[in-house]
Amino acid sequence: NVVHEATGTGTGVLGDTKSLNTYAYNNTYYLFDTTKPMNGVIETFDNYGGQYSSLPGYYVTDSGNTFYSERQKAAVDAHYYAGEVFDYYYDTFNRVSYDNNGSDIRSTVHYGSNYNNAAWTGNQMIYGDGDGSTFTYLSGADDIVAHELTHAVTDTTAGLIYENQSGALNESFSDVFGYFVDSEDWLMGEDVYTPGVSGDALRSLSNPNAYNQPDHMNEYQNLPNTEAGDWGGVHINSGIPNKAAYYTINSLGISKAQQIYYRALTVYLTPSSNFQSAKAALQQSAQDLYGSSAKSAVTQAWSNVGL
Ligand SMILES: O=C(O)[C@H](CCc1ccccc1)CC1(C(=O)N[C@@H](Cc2c[nH]c3ccccc23)C(=O)O)CCCC1
Ligand SMILES: [Ca+2]
Ligand SMILES: [Zn+2]
Repeated sequence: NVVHEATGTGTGVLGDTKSLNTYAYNNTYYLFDTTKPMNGVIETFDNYGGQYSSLPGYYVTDSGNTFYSERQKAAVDAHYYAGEVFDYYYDTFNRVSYDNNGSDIRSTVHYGSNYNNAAWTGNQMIYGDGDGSTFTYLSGADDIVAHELTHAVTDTTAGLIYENQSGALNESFSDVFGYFVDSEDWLMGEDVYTPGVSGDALRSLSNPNAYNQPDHMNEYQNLPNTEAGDWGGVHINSGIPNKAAYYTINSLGISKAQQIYYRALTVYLTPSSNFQSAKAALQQSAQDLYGSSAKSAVTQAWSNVGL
């Protein structure tokens, strides 16, 4: 049984055709991408809503290397976009996988039952199907895939504690790198959110208020550090650093902003960093990389949001 790399094709969640890095073994093809450096593989699973197994579930395979079925759409995009995010971090920052050590990137689709969410579990990505009204298959949005994989980057670098201000920063960095990967709009999750409604999204970096997020410190929501309180509102208060990122990107441009954000995340931020120390980390990163004019752009961005 010859074992070797192959190139397949698939239909994504939005009906688009894309080529896939697959692996041929025993006369079938696996969503198993071995083309990346340092032997890190990108592998995609289906756990059938947990009916037959917990995580990760079963490899997604196809005997013809043609992943065109309805059920395969979520896996096609989870696999393809994981590869796209790997390439983004490698090409932009020379980072090899989320831990810069070539770790395998594992995704499971069809997680749960009509599950309107996605997550980085600490070991892998999981994607729900959505209920078809609030969401469709969540792996169909490259900004969501980038958001989840950036949680893994954050966990292996700054380690921002997932509660209160450090948690809102954790959230914001995932949204901001989601923007850097999907920079055609300022929206998060728009490709899979409310499939029956066009133009809306889960969040907006340019206008957090549009989706009930604060965009200024005077709107900071003091919520309980409980699951019901979204751990102190990490998905709510992220609107404030998200808006600061919007201002920073508008004044410096994406190519400088992404290097400043990456340097802050990997060099200066720590698990307990709060908004004030994030401003300082970004100011310092801007100064280090591009000098005082870049630093003052960061200063202005954060003062616009009340910091
Ligand atoms: O990665 C994250 O921060 C979110 C992870 C949520 C989660 C946490 C712990 C266990 C399971 C799931 C998932 C995403 C998120 O922002 N979820 C928000 C918004 C949301 C999505 N689906 C929902 C359903 C109900 C309520 C809120 C939501 C949340 O969980 O708050 C990120 C991009 C898209 C989905
Ligand atoms: Ca987007
Ligand atoms: Zn998140």
